[in-house]
Amino acid sequence: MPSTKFSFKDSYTYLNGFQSYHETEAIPDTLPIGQNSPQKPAHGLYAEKFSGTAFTAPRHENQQSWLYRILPAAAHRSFQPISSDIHQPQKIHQIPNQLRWNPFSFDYEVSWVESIHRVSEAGDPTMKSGLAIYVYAVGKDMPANESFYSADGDFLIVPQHGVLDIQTEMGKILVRANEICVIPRGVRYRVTVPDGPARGYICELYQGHFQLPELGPIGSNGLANARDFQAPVAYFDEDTETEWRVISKFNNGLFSATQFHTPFDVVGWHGNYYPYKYDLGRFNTIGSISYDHPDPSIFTVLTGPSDIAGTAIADFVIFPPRWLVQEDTFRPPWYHRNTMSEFMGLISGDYDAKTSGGFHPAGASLHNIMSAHGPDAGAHRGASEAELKPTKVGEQSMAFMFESCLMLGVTEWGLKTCEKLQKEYSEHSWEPLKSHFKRPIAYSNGSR
Ligand SMILES: O=C(O)Cc1cc(O)ccc1O
Ligand SMILES: [Fe+2]
Repeated sequence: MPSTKFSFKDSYTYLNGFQSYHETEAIPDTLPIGQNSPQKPAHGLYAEKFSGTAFTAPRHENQQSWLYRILPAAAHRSFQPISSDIHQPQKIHQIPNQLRWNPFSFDYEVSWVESIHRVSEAGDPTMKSGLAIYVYAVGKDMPANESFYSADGDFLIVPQHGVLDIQTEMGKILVRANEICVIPRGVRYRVTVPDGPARGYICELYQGHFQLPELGPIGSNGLANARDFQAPVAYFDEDTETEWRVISKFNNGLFSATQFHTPFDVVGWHGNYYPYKYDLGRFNTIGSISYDHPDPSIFTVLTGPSDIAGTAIADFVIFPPRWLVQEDTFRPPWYHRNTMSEFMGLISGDYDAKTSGGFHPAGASLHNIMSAHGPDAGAHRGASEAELKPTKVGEQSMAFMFESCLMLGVTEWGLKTCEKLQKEYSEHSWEPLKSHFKRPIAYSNGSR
């Protein structure tokens, strides 16, 4: 069971801060002083600019880093398309039904790249618009000399089981269940699974980058605090002989290029475009201490904004362990219909809106635009009759939601191939709800 409270350190070293400007060098005096591109960078390195936003993006949105490396990323042969059963265009189905999936299976046979199955999508990576949602189930380390990057978007990785040891160009990150990590567009990395099979979810943001949500009247601290986001320190290998493969995810297809040096040769870097991790156990959960159930936006960890203020392409929202104290209140989520789409997953434990079974760790649900949903009959019964004393919910559990303003389509894999879609989710959840309506006498049939 993952720890849902504060957390532990792992053996790697990190730099703390969200969107901070970091500097890190694995050998002293690697980074140039007072300039970015000297005629001869230190130690015989090459300088390389790595842009995560347009050069001309406004200063407060601009994201880039400078990498000082043994050989530039450009030193590779041409990319050739490679065929993949899963990384290819898929028919996308837009469905108004409430959908729910049984836990996705482990797969002991595949490494990272072939472990990533697209379940849901809206938009188009060629237009840098929208997002995709994947589940991964990985059983093996990536081959020794293989690296991967996505040109399509930023990967927000939400492990549900196991450990991912991720060597990136900018350093090493270890990420476990109940932690998340973001690998921005373009960062090359290699994933190994030191603790055996791993499984989880990914939201790929085709447009923009994840940000911390505004805090408004909450004030200057709370929810996910900036200092708890951790970027890797520079780490490099020296290898200018071995044959390496760089796999590119480009418009949801795969391409492979050969090069004769490691991609992990960055001796130092500085900037604000880098991969990072965050431990969900550090989330400062805020809620109602009087009455009523607040909107789940109060649990937003990261938001990937659209061009419309307050409206996300992807919000990443969690439902951590918390105290419920509201008086005269139906405490679970209300019944609702939403102009946003809600894709949910469960990392561990259970979820207070679903007590009749069916929403399990490693499973998922999708309530699309205006698809009506809410507590199932069991949860409704329990919550309407419960004594309203202070109660801790979600002890040892962690549910999450990717919430999007876009209509989320479901892939053939999600609908059929994975064989996890539940047949009677809606019938089981909401058909058993009974009417409790009692017509007041003054309004009895015939009198009005
Ligand atoms: O549908 C869900 O379970 C997610 C959700 C949770 C909540 O507390 C309020 C609204 C909402 O959509
Ligand atoms: Fe909802």
